[in-house]
Amino acid sequence: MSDRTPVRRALLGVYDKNGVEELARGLVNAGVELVSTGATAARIAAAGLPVTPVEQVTGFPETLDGRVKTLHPAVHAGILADRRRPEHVAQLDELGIAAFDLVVVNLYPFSDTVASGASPDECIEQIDIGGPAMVRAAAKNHPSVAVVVDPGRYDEVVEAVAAGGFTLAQRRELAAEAFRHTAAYDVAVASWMGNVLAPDDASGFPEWVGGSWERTDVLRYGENPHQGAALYRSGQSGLADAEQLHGKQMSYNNYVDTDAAWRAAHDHADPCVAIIKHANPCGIAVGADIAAAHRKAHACDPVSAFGGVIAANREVDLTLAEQISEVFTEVVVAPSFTDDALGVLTAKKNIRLLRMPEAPRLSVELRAISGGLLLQTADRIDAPGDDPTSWTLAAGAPLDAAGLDDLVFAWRAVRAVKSNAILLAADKATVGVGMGQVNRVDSARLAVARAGERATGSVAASDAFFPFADGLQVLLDAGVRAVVQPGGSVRDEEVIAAAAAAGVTLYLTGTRHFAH
Ligand SMILES: NC(=O)c1ncn([C@@H]2O[C@H](COP(=O)(O)O)[C@@H](O)[C@H]2O)c1NC=O
Repeated sequence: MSDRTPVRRALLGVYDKNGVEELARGLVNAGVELVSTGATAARIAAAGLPVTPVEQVTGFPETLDGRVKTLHPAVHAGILADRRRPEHVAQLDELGIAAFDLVVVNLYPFSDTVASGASPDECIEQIDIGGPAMVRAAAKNHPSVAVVVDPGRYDEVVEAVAAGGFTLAQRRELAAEAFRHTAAYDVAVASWMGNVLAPDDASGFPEWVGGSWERTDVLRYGENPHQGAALYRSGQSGLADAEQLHGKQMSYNNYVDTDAAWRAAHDHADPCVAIIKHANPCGIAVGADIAAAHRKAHACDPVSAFGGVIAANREVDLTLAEQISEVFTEVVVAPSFTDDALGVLTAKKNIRLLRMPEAPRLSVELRAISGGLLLQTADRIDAPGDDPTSWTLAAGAPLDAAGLDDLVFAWRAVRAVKSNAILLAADKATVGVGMGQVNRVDSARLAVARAGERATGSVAASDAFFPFADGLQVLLDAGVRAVVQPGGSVRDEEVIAAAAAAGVTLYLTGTRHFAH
């Protein structure tokens, strides 16, 4: 037996009026009686279609500048009567209220109004009250009523009505979508109230954080094959919105590494390439052009670059595409690709190509911990201590312009490395990276070992202060010519003395860039 419920009477009240005439025409052609709010009704009537204004149903004029239109028992009892219960049907009869079988509503554009920089009063006026009330009522009563909040579904609606109504499964799906819609709407309103209208204290962090993420993909697996995983997008522009131009589906680890690569490549203004494995760089470099940057980045650690993720902060051209095609690469993310570059790269079946025109602009970072969530302002590379003119020369002679450029590159690159991070660079390219060790001496040893002969004459950056002189001593013994580090250790004097004794330039930034 079919569980379709016929649609005889529909209530339409939409802010976004795109497609509403076509919807109304389809419904009228299927014999559906339409009831509608002010401007929606005017639009339908102007298309020459029969429509009953909601005022005629409520017996009450739209009032208070539209703040009260549909908030009336004749509307809400018509939506909320459970037609499976004879007593509900009888009560509607007694009251002379006709039931609705279909409710089509979309809400005032609150978030767009906030984003436009409108005044608090204008934003408040765009908090829809009657719309969510109808949507929630219809979604609750989905055994009897179908609710539609997405104009993209209008064709489906006309089809379902012509087929004899919506199935229970369809009404359940529409109800779930409707509650997601009002929940996300309320999160936006509550967040704005907490953050903008009534910030609770001087901490800058809201007392409550609500989230709204939409699933855009179910991934093959998570970090490991026995883990399930899916991708959700927040609605704010970022890597989750990148356009995949080619290749297999992105994996969980691909997303993590690509996010790290994308950020690392955008920490430099000149053409830059970052090659990432396990969220750590195996090479970052800037060059005269993007292909040159890649050659230098790849040369840092060609062994580790195998199977890496590559981010470029400029368009991928033919030369770069040819270079990349020689190395097994999981993902390439870039603002764009030339046609001939795409021709070369798409010849590789498995390489994933992502187009991401925008640079990262994260302002807050969230991290889940068991039972909670940590929020912090994003670590940017624009702190006062990131400006080399603010650095303190603590030991040795000031660097010449080229040497200082290298040291600034190393400082900007080291924040892409998981702590404890030591990074050696020459000619604005990493030559040795020591990452993720639980003491700074081992990170220094790793960076020096990876650099090999290239350590001599290179410059070094440390993401945080040297707690003892031992880590720095590893770099001095390897022949680095300059070091930049935050400073701030209780043993700074010991550390500075070691650099001075070796005749090596040491700058202090006063800013730290831990990455865990
Ligand atoms: N006040 C009410 O009773 C009310 N009922 C419906 N609305 C909204 O008014 C809009 C439709 O109105 P119109 O057809 O006049 O453009 C829809 O976005 C709907 O969600 C209302 N507006 C705000 O709360």
